Amino acid sequence: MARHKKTENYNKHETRYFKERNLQGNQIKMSVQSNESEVILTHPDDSSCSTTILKYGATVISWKLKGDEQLWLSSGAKLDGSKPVRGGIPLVFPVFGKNASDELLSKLPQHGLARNSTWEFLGQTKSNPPTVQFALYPEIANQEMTALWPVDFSLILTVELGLEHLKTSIEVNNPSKTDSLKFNWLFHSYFRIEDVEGAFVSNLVGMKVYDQLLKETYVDKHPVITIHEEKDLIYQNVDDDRIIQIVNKGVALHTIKRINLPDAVVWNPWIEKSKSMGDFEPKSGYQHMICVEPGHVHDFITLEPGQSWKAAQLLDKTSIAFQRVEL
Ligand SMILES: O=P(O)(O)OC[C@H]1O[C@@H](O)[C@H](O)[C@@H](O)[C@@H]1O
Repeated sequence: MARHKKTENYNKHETRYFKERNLQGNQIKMSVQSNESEVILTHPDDSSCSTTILKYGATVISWKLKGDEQLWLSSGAKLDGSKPVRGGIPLVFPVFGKNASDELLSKLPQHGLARNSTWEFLGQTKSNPPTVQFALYPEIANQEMTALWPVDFSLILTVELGLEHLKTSIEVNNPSKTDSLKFNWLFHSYFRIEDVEGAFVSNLVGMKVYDQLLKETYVDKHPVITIHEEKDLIYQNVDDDRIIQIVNKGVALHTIKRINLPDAVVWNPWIEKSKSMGDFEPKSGYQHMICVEPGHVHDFITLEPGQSWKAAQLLDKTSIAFQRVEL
């Protein structure tokens, strides 16, 4: 039995169209299409703005603004539910990376179970900007993994497509009457860029960072982060008002805003790591992508029975912004 009320009746064997009406009541362009495996949102005021969400992992696999793809998706990504998607915006829950210390979380694979589970499509909640919701809870999550982590939880993901933004919001609820819920959350966003070596990530200067490759924590004093080798950096407790940007040739290509997400991972696998990932294609793809991943990963969030937690990632087109820093 679904725990979440669907906002529209939805027959999973049919493609269903949700139509917009203009002021005269005439039916106009459809903004949400759903089929068995994916949901596609198209902006009613500009059909060149769209996003596609795979029900497997509730993974955003495409986001187009004025027809330009914003996200990087491996050409070798599996979209058939056989493994998490390499690219787009996979969702990381309840654990970031591979946990070694927690009795239950350590049994889960790297990055948890949300990206390995097929989510329930709840329907459309707003017509403009088109907004949809997905849910995940133990009864429908990947059963091999819930057997390893027998914990009650309920997740609602909201995806909103603006004319100039994509907002992904998460609500985590602890429905248990007796047990607490301990978790990490992360939006593992893969951004598309023309040439990673010509780009930089801004506005993280002065932040404490854990370098996963060096296994060291330090304060990053670099004014910007450039990528000329493998990088795997976890910035911790980044000030709420820091707007992280991916800048290329003097233009802010991507702006990443975090709501209740204190951490940000910056990752590029570079040459050798890309070769070791079977689903990372083409192998030269590391030159055209960078992951900037807002999350809560440097420690765990704990929800007591009945409590909930909300956070969001907002991707938009803010012009270049260098923020003043007191070091
Ligand atoms: O190969 P996965 O499980 O999708 O992980 C990709 C990368 O995800 C990043 O978030 C981690 O910081 C990296 O350490 C990891 O390699």
